[in-house]
Amino acid sequence: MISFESVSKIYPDGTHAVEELSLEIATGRITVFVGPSGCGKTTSLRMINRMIEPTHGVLSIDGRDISTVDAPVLRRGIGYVIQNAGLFPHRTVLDNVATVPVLQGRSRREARLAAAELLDRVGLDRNLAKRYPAQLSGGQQQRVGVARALAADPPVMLMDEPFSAVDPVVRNQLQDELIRLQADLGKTIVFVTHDIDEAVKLGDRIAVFAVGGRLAQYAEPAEVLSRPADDFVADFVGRDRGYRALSFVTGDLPVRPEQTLTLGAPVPRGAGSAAEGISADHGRWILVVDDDRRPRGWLDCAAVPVGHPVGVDDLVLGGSLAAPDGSLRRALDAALSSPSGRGVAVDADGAVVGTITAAEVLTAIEQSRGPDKVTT
Ligand SMILES: Nc1ncnc2c1ncn2[C@@H]1O[C@H](COP(=O)(O)OP(=O)(O)OP(=O)(O)O)[C@@H](O)[C@H]1O
Repeated sequence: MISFESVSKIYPDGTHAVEELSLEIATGRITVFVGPSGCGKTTSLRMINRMIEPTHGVLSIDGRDISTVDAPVLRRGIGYVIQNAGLFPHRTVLDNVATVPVLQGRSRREARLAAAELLDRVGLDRNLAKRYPAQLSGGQQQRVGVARALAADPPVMLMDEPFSAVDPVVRNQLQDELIRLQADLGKTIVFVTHDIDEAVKLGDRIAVFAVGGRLAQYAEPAEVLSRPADDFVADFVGRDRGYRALSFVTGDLPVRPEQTLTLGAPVPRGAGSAAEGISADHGRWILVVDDDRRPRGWLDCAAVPVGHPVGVDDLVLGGSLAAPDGSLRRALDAALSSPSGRGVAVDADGAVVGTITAAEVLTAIEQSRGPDKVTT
């Protein structure tokens, strides 16, 4: 556990960057520091590895006051990842990752072997190992940055806006991979971002900082969204927090059985759905599945003749064809982004269970609100 006890940082010019910060960071979890620019997130993060010394207060790791530990010794157990990766420009990808283990006394050969494995782990093609950082995309550089921080196998990882400089699609992938890595490795990760969506997605707990280095709220993401501690947090979290909070609300989705057509089969006469609550426009779409009943796409029956063998090129992919994780936000999104107006629910093997319309998800949302309802 990392513990801040009444920690303050006043810079020599008098700036109060962090004010009396007290918080405990759980081992093996992802804790996110989030807040607007200049509110002391980076300063707080860097006090954990003593890149910045506190003015007052005590910071300890597993009960040991870190001011009593030599900074280089302390840093051996703490990986550090920053925006734009901060890679050594004149070293290859592989040597960037192998640097710290070599400094720690491992042979170059051994360190390079371990580095190659780490590249796999962070989803980087080994063919890139001999390139230099400038020959990589921003997302690839960030992956190298993460691999490099993991190379010394530190129990703690500090990550300062590591994904801010990449485009939203790559950013999403990097976030997913971090969650996957964390599930595998169980590191204690402290992650700084100014993006509340990123904080909510990654954090087991999130600390919302206000200007002046004040900790405004420290709680699980669902609680920050549903019960902001004060007006500052409510404002920072934003207007559509009610919708975002749906990510954490799961409910029994009343899915309806859906008629399906197997890929390659001829389109039958009268295909489509005439079920209650489905408009004629939506009813002309039929769900096409593969031999294992996994959804492949939607077929517009009005666009193909009866008897036509359905092929992949005939299909329209809706955002609905993702495995639902049970969150009502995913279900609503699936229904809204499907050409048929129906989101597809699948089982653990990815086979179709049934479908649900946006109106039905809204009913499920209403039912799930109960006394703990999300205020907007
Ligand atoms: N070396 C320094 N000397 C004086 N003031 C500093 C120094 N470093 C940071 N500050 C100030 O301390 C405050 C907190 O900065 P910090 O970088 O910790 O914030 P942050 O929340 O990480 O911001 P950002 O999201 O913009 O990186 C800011 O007002 C900043 O200007």
